[in-house]
Amino acid sequence: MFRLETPVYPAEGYSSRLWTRTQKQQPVTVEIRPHFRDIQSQAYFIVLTSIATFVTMASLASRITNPADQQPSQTDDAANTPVATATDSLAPPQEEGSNSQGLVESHYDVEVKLSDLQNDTHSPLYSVSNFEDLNLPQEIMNGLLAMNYRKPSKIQEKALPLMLADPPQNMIAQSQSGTGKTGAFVLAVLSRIDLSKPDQPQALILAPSRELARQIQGVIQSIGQFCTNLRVEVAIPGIVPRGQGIKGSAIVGTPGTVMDLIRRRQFDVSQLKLLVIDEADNMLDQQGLGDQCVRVKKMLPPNIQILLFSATFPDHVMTYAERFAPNAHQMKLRQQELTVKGISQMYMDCPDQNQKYDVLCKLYGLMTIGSSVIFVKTRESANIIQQRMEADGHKVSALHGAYEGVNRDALLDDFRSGRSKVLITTNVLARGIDVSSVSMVINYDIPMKGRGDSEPDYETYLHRIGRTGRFGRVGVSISFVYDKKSYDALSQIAEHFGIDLIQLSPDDWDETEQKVKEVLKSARAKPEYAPASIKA
Ligand SMILES: Nc1ncnc2c1ncn2[C@@H]1O[C@H](COP(=O)(O)OP(=O)(O)OP(=O)(O)O)[C@@H](O)[C@H]1O
Repeated sequence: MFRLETPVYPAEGYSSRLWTRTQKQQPVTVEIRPHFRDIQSQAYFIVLTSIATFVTMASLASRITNPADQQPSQTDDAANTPVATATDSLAPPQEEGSNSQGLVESHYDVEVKLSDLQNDTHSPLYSVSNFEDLNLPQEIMNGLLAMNYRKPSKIQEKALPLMLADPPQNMIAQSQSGTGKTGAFVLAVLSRIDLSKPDQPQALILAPSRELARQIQGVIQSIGQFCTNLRVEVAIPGIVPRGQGIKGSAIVGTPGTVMDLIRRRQFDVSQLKLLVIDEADNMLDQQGLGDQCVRVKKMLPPNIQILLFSATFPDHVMTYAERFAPNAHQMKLRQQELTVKGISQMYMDCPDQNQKYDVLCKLYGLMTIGSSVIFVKTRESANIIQQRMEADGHKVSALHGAYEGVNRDALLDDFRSGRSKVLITTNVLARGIDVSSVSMVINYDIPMKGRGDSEPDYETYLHRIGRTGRFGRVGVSISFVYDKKSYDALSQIAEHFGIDLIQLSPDDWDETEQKVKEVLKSARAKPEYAPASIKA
C-alpha cells in the first residue's frame, strides 16, 4: 500500500482520488490504490500491422514521473510573432557535449551507470542486443562508438529492424521521453540515404520547432560524422534565402517553412524516400500543425516511407496517425507506462498566486545544482518573471516564440553550454529539447488546454517534465499549485498517469531542500526510487 502526503486546499468542497481535501495546512495521508501499480507492471507492446504481437517489456514498480505539451495553430513554430500575451507551443535543441558517456554529469553529484540500466529488464533502456546485431554500415557504427552509444535502447532495438526491412513499411513508434527515439530514426535515415548524392534530398524530418529541427540536424551530423559526403540542412524560418534551393541528403525542417520551400520549388522532393515526423502526435493534431503536415505529405512521392515518433499518442491522434501512415508497424506504450522513473515528481502548495514568485526565488539555489527549465503559460509572464528575478539578483534567461530566430538559437546554445543555467520558457521548449544537465523542471503554471484552459494538458505535462531525467539520469519536477483549479488539474494529471506526487511545503525549506537533494544526489535512476517519506 502506498501513501501520499497531500497538501490541502483553502477552497472547499472538492476531492480527488489521489488527494483529499482536508483542513487548510493540515496534511492528510491518503492511501493510493495498488491498482495503478499493477497496471504499470504490464506494458509496452508492439503491434505489428496484421498480427498484434504483444511484448511485455516493463514492470514499472513505482511511479515517479512526468508529461507534456500542446500546440497552437497554423504558424511554423510560433516564432516571430511578438505578441506579449501569446502562449507558445513546443520545441528543443541540440546539446553540446552531452549524452551517452556513462552519463556522468559534470555539474553536480549525479552518476548513472548506463550499463546497469540497460541490463534492467524493466527499463525502457533495456535491450537484448548490441548495435552490432543491427547490421548497420561500419561508418555508422563508428559514429555510435564516437558518441559512446554502447547498446541500443529498447525503442532503438525494436524499431530499427522494422524500419529498415524491405520493402519499406511505415512505422508509428512511441517511447518515453529521453529514451533515444531521435537516435532510432536517425539511424534509419542514415541507413537509407545514398551518400553518393549529397545534394539530393532523400530524407525529410519534420519537427515542431526550430530548436528541435536544429537539434535533430546535430544528432544526424554526430552519428553520421564518419559518413563521407553527408550533408544535412535545416529548413527553418530565415535560413534558406529566397530563390535558392535547399541541398542536402537529409533535410530537417518545420512544416510551414518546408511547405513554402516546396511550393516555391526551392526544395526538390522527387527523390525523397523517407518522411519522419518527430513529436508526431502534436504535429498531426488538427489543433496544431496537422494541416501543414498533411499538405506537405500531399506534395511528396506517394510511396514514401513514413515514420512517426513521439512519447505520447493520445487516442484521438492515434486514429488519425494510422490514416496518415497506413499499414504501419506500431510500438505503443500503455498509459501507465508513460512516465520516466528517474524523474521524481513533486508539487508545491503555494499559499496564493502572488507567492508563487517568492517560492520560485527560494528554489533558485536548488535550481542551479544542475540546470533548470521553468515553464510558464505566456510569453508575457516569462518576460516579467525574468525581469523580476534579475532585479532580485538571480541569473536567469527567457526564451519564447516572440524572439527572433537567431536570438532563440543563441539563448539555447548558452543554456546547452551551461553559460546560463536557469531558463524560463513557454511550451515552445516543452518537447524534445535534450540538455542532459537539466536536473529540475518547474511547472510554474500547470499546463492547460481547451477553451478557457478548461482541462489539464496531460501530454504537455509529460513532455515538459521529460526535459530532465534523460536517458537514465535523475531529475526533479516541481509543479506549483495555488488554487482549486490548479490543484484539481494536477490531481487529474496524477491520476491520468498513475503518478505518486511528492508534496513540498513552502513553510519548511529544510525539508524541501532535503527531498530535492536526496533525488539529485542519488547514485542513479533506480526503478524503485522514491523518497522514504512516501514509501509503503
Ligand atoms: N543507445 C544510446 N546510448 C547512450 N545514449 C543514448 C543512446 N540513445 C540516445 N542516447 C542519448 O540519450 C539522450 C536522449 O535521447 P533522445 O533525445 O533521442 O530521446 P527522445 O526519446 O527522442 O526524447 P524526447 O521524447 O524528449 O524527444 C540523448 O542525449 C542521446 O544522445
